[in-house]
Amino acid sequence: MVKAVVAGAAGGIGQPLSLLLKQNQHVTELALYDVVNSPGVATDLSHISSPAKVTGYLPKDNGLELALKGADIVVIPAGIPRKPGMTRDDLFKINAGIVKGLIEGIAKHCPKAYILVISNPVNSTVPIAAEVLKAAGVFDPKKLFGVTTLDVVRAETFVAEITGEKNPANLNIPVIGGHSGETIVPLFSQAKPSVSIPSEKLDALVNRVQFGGDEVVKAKDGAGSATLSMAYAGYRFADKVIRAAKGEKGLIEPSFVYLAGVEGGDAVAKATGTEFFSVPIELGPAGAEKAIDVVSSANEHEKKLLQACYDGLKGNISKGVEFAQNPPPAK
Ligand SMILES: NC(=O)c1ccc[n+]([C@@H]2O[C@H](COP(=O)([O-])OP(=O)(O)OC[C@H]3O[C@@H](n4cnc5c(N)ncnc54)[C@H](O)[C@@H]3O)[C@@H](O)[C@H]2O)c1
Ligand SMILES: O=C(O)C[C@H](O)C(=O)O
Repeated sequence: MVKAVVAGAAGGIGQPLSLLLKQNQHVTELALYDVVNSPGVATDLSHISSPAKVTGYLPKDNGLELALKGADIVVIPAGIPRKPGMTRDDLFKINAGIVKGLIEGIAKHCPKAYILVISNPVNSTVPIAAEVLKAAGVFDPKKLFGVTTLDVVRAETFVAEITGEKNPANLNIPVIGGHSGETIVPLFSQAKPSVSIPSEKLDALVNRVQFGGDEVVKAKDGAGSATLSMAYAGYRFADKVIRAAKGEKGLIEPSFVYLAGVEGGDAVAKATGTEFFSVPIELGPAGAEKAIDVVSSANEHEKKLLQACYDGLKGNISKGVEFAQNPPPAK
């Protein structure tokens, strides 16, 4: 029995992500929450002949509480997306408050659920979530994940275009750090199976992984950012969390976590000097069972990229913590 909740379920990511969760054979209940249109999306999905019972909720009539009660996993793609010319940090003003409100609901109604934060800027929204959970006395760092899987998916795809690998998903490439621009650091030297990137193509490849989001924002020309590839990536991560909860072993995926609360995280925090960081995480029934230190074995080129990552990331993290600890007065 698994109850999954999507918060922001009527959106560009929320709808295809909910569709993917609806076809997951482990999911027995799927609750869709949004400030608009979620009952319609739920009714539509409810006609699909898979096990999950689908329900849709709006904020009225205690909708958030009803959606969250009894949840095992909550995936959050709620919030506004970028338009051309915007950075992810430009979304902070609106999305920080949205994520804070949803996490307050989770702290109250399903504090033991795995929480997967997709809403940008992930580098700040995850620290906000941690602070809200801490203030409510229910923070379990093993269960809070910033979803950075899209960066991994992009790295697999873009590397395969260069190496000729027929199925990009066969590649395993750690992409670590945060989820914006230079805070995204692909470690091609640690790809499995190993990959050979011609040196004249390396800088452009790194840049494409770091700024892949901009490629989509530009192509969508004002109509938003990545939604379908994000739904795929968010589902890939959620499915692994669910399978690990069911006892499947050997499931590893990078995710942005609070290092001090995860086994192995202290070594990573010592190397990075940051409280939160995305590294490959071994998943298990408790959630993030182990953080794998791939930072120490980065090569010289990757170490330079990591330096730029740390600088950007620290500012993003403290911005989130500050917002959660001293929220601006409600208008
Ligand atoms: N982590 C990543 O890799 C990644 C990738 C792509 C997009 N994103 C982010 O995901 C977010 C959503 O993107 P999108 O394209 O789906 O946007 P969208 O505008 O299409 O959908 C967002 C949905 O959130 C809903 N919403 C707003 N406030 C809410 C609240 N308080 N409670 C519940 N729902 C609420 C909206 O009604 C809307 O349906 C953006 O912040 C975007 O930047 C993250
Ligand atoms: O680029 C964005 O704003 C959305 C997302 O973070 C992405 O990487 O595609």
